[in-house]
Amino acid sequence: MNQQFIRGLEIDWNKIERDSYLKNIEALKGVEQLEFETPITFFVGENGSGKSTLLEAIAVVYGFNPEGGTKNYSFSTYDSHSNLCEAIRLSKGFRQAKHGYFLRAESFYNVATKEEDYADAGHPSSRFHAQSHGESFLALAQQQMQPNGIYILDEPEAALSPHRQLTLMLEIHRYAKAGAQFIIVTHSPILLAIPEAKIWTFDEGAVHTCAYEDTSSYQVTEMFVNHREQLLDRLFKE
Ligand SMILES: Nc1ncnc2c1ncn2[C@@H]1O[C@H](COP(=O)(O)OP(=O)(O)OP(=O)(O)O)[C@@H](O)[C@H]1O
Repeated sequence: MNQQFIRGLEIDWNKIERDSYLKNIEALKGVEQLEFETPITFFVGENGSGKSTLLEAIAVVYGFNPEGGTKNYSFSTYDSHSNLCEAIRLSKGFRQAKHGYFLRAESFYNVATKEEDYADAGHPSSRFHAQSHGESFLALAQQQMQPNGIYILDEPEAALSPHRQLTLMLEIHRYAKAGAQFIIVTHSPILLAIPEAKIWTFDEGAVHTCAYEDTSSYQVTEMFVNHREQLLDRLFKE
């Protein structure tokens, strides 16, 4: 039985205007429904294939601020989220998430600033701006994760060294085992390797599941690491 907080989604494309750019995103426009059966779901695919658009819409429909944070964050520094949230219906599970966080690499700076504004004597600031980008990003992820929470993460690897990606991978795996749910957009072959995760790729013009070894994140990295000299020879000759 599907025990996830967000068990799946449906998109009613009739609710999106005919000339919306959303209808031109090749992989996305074919999505009518998706099911999230496992505690960890990954969205992968080429730049511009629609992963963040779908992730953001899921987060907004679930009640998160489009720029990220917990459900209590309500600031807005720019209004750029798409109308996809108006067409998505989430199928929610019978369990209630005790905690949640929408983490986006691209607006982390704004969220870190807001975290200082929201701090008070009872909830002192973690002063993320006083740490390096990677240190603060991992610290935030570690502070926020709890068993029975839901975490929507957009490219959480962006600021992280390979070492810290391994740390994040272990944390995600640990909390997923303890009952948390993660939906993650990533290009990281390290994070993608988390056992038992389900991977949806936005490549080849349709959103479909794929094996770890079939992701381009894995294939390009594997080719580069194992055949670096031949690859560079070929690329620089072209
Ligand atoms: N406001 C907008 N107007 C027109 N097109 C847009 C707008 N916002 C996003 N797009 C387009 O929608 C497409 C999907 O963007 P999205 O950010 O979802 O891609 P992505 O798969 O997350 O890419 P990346 O891996 O680079 O983060 C892109 O081609 C982008 O240019």
